[in-house]
Amino acid sequence: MGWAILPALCVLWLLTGAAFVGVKLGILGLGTVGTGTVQLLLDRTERHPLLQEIEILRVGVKSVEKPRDVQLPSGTLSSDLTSIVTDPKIDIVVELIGGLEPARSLILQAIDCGKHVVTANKAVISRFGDEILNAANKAGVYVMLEAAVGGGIPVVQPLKQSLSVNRIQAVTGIVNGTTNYILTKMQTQGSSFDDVLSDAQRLGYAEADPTADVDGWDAADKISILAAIAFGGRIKRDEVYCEGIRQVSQTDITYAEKLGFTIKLLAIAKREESSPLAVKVHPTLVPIDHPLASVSGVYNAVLVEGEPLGQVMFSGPGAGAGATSSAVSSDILNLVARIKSSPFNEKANGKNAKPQITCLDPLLASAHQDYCQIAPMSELVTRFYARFLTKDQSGVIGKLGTSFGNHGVSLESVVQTGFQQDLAEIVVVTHDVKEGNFEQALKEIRTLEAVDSIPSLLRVL
Ligand SMILES: NC(=O)C1=CN([C@@H]2O[C@H](COP(=O)(O)OP(=O)(O)OC[C@H]3O[C@@H](n4cnc5c(N)ncnc54)[C@H](OP(=O)(O)O)[C@@H]3O)[C@@H](O)[C@H]2O)C=CC1
Ligand SMILES: N[C@@H](CC=O)C(=O)O
Ligand code: NA
Repeated sequence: MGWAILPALCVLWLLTGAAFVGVKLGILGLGTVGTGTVQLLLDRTERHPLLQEIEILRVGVKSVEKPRDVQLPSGTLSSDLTSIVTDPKIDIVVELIGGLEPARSLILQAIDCGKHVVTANKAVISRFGDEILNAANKAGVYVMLEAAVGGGIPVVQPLKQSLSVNRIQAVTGIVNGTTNYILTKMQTQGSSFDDVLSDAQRLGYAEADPTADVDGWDAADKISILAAIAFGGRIKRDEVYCEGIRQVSQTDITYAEKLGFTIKLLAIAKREESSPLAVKVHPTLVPIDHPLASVSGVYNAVLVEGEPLGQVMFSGPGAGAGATSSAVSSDILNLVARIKSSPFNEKANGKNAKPQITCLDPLLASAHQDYCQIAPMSELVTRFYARFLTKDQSGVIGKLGTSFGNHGVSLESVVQTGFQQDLAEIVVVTHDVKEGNFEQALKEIRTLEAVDSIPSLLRVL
């Protein structure tokens, strides 16, 4: 069996004559994910035996006095995070504090001190990935980030390794657990947005500032990271189009259902032949028979389309302590395995001797340097769902049709079922249309005397 190789490795280490004393971790953050990770690493029964090689040496927090759900030896906790990332005894820094600063500076300091880094922080990687990954390559260390996308779902490593020979055409994902949880509860239980958001916060799914979830920024961070890996070029985060779920109403959910769709916050990275990449996040009407339509609650899913493989979908819990700590710990274990199978640093001796990774594995490190060109939204082609409130007059539908027709927008369906006070409600689904043309048609429609307002505009997959 797989474990049989371990005694052989131990013999190898003994033969080198050096006394290896395990891999030492400095963990930054003991909140939802930090606590889950410490609990998992300490509860080793029936898990991989390499866990026994790990020692949690120090843990950095904001408040040392705060009561904790894990017991650690006294002196382990510290609020001096700089002293952790520069501690010569520490081999791997696990960054689980979140946010941009001090996370960015601490990661860079750790790399500068020759430490490998594991992080769950998509915000910092999507914005400062260039700086961080270049520094890591220069220092000969790894930055592992499986937990940063899709929580517990293995998706970063599979894209980097198992799917690396494929030409990727599209990556389409539900990558934010909080918003998928909110949309699912609104859909299945008719719950209110605010109540469900509090639930998601209580369950540890939401970011410290849940605006990042609700307004789509977290999903945009994640699709930037996935697109960079899938399409082999870095992504400028501020070029990613991002729309959240605040405008999704119970009315739209009901109309979508009647039309055979469910509403999901999708993160999409797609290349049409040799044109620039589309990278975007927006609420989307997904046909009920599409594989992503049935992904509900805190579950995430990432659908990858490539050549020659075709479609493959990864799905599982996308947030929460258990799922995320599984991804963080598997990155740690991956590094432990690599450290332990590396030759000892010949310059060190005695009890300070440590195995040293001498050459980075190109399937694990980030090799690409160039930026992907991102297509402007106005050039992209999609279907739209639009809900209009109009005066209850004859011929309104005809006027809408004419304005759409004037700009080359053809309609797949038009329904008028309801009224809001004395205004008629008309819902339109278009065929594929260039976003720029659709915008022009809307501009004309807004000038129509019969049109009161356009309460919602959503894209359709
Ligand atoms: N929650 C989830 O489901 C998932 C989270 N992530 C990512 O994991 C990371 C951590 O998230 P989560 O565990 O939910 O966050 P929490 O807010 O629960 O925990 C943050 C921890 O970091 C510590 N911390 C924060 N800022 C500082 C600082 N300036 N100095 C020292 N310590 C600090 C806090 O200390 P103290 O305890 O003293 O306040 C706390 O222990 C984030 O990057 C998040 O995006 C990724 C996937 C899923
Ligand atoms: N807030 C995030 C946590 C995981 O990345 C989410 O809800 O998905
Ligand atoms: Na993951």
